[in-house]
Amino acid sequence: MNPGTNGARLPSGSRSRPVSSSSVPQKLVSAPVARLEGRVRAPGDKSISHRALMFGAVTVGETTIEGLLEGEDILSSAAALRLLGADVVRLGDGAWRVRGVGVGGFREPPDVLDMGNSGTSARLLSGLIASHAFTSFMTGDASLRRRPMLRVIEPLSRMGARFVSRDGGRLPMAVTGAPTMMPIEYRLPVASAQVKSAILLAGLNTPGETTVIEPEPTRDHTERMLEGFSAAVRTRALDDGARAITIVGQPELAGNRHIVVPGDPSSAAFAVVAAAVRPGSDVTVENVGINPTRAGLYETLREMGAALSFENRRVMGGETVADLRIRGGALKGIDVPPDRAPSMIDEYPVLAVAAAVAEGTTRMQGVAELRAKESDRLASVAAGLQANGVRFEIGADYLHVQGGAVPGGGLVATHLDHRIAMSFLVLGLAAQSPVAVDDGSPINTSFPGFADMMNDLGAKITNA
Ligand SMILES: O=C(O)C1=C[C@@H](OP(=O)(O)O)[C@@H](O)[C@H](O)C1
Ligand SMILES: C=C(OP(=O)(O)O)C(=O)O
Repeated sequence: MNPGTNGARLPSGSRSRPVSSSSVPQKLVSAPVARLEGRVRAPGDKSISHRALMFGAVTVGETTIEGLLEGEDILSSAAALRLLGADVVRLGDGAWRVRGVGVGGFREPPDVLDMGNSGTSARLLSGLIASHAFTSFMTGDASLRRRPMLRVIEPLSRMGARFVSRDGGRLPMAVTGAPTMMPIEYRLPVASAQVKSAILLAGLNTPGETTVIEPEPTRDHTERMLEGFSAAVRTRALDDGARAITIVGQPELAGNRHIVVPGDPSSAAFAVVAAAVRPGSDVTVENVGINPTRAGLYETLREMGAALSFENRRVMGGETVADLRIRGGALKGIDVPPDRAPSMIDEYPVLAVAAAVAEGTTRMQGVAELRAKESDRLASVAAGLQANGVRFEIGADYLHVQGGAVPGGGLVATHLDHRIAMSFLVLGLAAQSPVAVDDGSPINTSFPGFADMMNDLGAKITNA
């Protein structure tokens, strides 16, 4: 059986998808290889794909999308938007069409909104439905049901929506929207593009101006794409270095847009790190988004000594993309500045793999937010390093990894976390003995075809 395609489910027509918790665990193993070589294309950007579907759904008219990521997280958003009344149709490979209902036009969903494994779906959709005067019920898989929702419940409640959740603000929860929302000015207590986006999306259907202040810049795809739909969004720098993003509530978004989704830098990261840690490798990942709010890993790898170049830079649908060429060689450990975290928040697990192979110690600081992802990523990474003979030191908000020769040979628990699965499969190709992961099925949430792509480059990832 081919591990890259097994388990990837594509939607047909308007059927809603089965819950992802029914996925069958799939043990995978990655064997050491000498070098990687070739040109590949990263799958569509997950953040941009969610937004393309959601913003298309609140537009009057037709949005067409090219290069949409067809991972399970995006299918969760698509299924929820259908339940809310949007017409979301897959036309072909990565080509989708959304006929929207207009701002404020959702209907009461006839079933529970199952967000599967996807925090982005849960939080952004909470913002979108908060301004609709009906009650929705939202849940997710065992991983998502552990993740914090108070961070959106709190600001959206201030705007007028009501929530009933499990203890500590966990899913499942019921959301009752307010027919007329109140605009707020809200300073983000954690650097989170999901929270920022939830508030801005609620603000879209709120009279007046809603402002989010972010102390550190987070990914700005929401702002860019809303502007592409002619929404009135302003960003200004504040004296203390923070930035304020203001949206003006409005009755309609301009329709009939065509969105081209660039490749996902967070997915490209796996091939890039894999090549970086195998001397003699020469890999190009084409068509990768290099928006500066996403590119922190690439800056970090360069500081570690990686031979990485951005070729053929161009602008695609408001986002800069490039072909990333990486040649393998020696890496050295560095201190990763904490203020870089938002621009590489999903890349720390695979950075830890590069750090395990590099010479010296890599210190990742100010990364407590990793504990709120699909798994507690600091703990999951630490356990995976431990199982494979890599030395490290862990604290509440830091991880220091001691690099060198990696014994490997371990079995890593992925805890329903796609990035833990993919990162440790990358470690296997640079270790002395194969590395196994107990369950690779979550990879389908963000990167169906991961194993095929890696194997095309020379990796040896197989079913165990
Ligand atoms: O807005 C987005 O699309 C995302 C924001 C980040 O989450 P946070 O906002 O919780 O940091 C990131 O980890 C996630 O993969 C996608
Ligand atoms: C954290 C992630 O996604 P989400 O929050 O959407 O589940 C991720 O993809 O690493």
